[in-house]
Amino acid sequence: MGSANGLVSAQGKQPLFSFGAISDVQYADIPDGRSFLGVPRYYRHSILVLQRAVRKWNDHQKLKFAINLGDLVDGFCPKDQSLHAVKKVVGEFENFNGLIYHMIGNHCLYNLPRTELLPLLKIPSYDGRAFYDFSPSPEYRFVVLDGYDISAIGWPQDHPNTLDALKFLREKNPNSDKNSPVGLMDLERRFLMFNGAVGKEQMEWLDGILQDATKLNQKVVVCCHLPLDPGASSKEALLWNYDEVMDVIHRYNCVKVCLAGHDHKGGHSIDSYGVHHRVFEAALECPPDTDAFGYIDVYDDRLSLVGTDRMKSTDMIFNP
Ligand SMILES: Nc1ccn([C@@H]2O[C@H](COP(=O)(O)O)[C@@H](O)[C@H]2O)c(=O)n1
Ligand SMILES: O=P(O)(O)OC[C@H](O)CO
Repeated sequence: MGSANGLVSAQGKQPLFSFGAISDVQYADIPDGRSFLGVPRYYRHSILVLQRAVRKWNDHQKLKFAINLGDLVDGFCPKDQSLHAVKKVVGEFENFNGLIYHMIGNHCLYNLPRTELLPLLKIPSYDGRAFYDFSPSPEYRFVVLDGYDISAIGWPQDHPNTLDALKFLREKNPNSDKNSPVGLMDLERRFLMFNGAVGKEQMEWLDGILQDATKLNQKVVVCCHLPLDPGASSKEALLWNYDEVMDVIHRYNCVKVCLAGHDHKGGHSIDSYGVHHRVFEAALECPPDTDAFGYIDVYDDRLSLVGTDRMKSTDMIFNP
């Protein structure tokens, strides 16, 4: 486990670096509600969770950056308030004394098109795509995937990615409400409109990054709003082609941890190749005066998540 200030681990080693983490703030200036399954959602309180996270990250003083696993505003935000709400949440993140890396979630895309969203989130983009990588230290590479690359939400209606996604959903989900998993069996329950897929070009890009990281002897952390392992997530929350992405990842030995959001209850698994999957507990579902955020101490042999309150601390020790 990391120490209270993240400086020295139980093994007496200093982390290479540390970073803050939060997911699914899903802020909206609307009364509390519930998910489809009846789980309470606190749309106004979630921004207070974010404010407390930023305060704690700043107090820590040694965090190199912070990462937002997506869904910074909620789909129920009245559409005439979307821009204001996104700017308000981005503004709270920007009170952090360091770099923030955002990724997009389905709820962000319910509010704003990619053309407006990506510049606000400072996501480096070509052609509206929202995948990128960065290297906070020579030993590590972070890969941020765009899980809504092929998606029925967020692209213009006549965009080839929208058309591909709608065709895919017609083939995989016979329900008239494409967000309904009724009748879908087992892992097929992920074929829902609120999910998406990594497209061919992004897959090739990922392969190239992992080749390069292997050459440079870098360990890789893959981040995606949508979870990539059924052991860590509800079936309904998985990336449509999580299996294809994991096939690419498993061809290399450099990916040690995959981080995700979307499945609000959170989860942790270690897959059959020893890759850790940590899905973060949602800020949105924190009852008043409770929290869900954390920071991660990064070592050469592990990532140690030091969670606050509902975000469980997790030691992710790598396979040799
Ligand atoms: N088991 C489920 C989960 C969701 N839906 C549909 O998705 C919509 C969004 O779900 P939330 O959890 O964000 O409320 C919901 O309105 C349902 O249409 C579902 O059918 N079955
Ligand atoms: O964040 P939402 O509203 O898209 O909910 C996602 C579900 O929790 C996935 O099971």
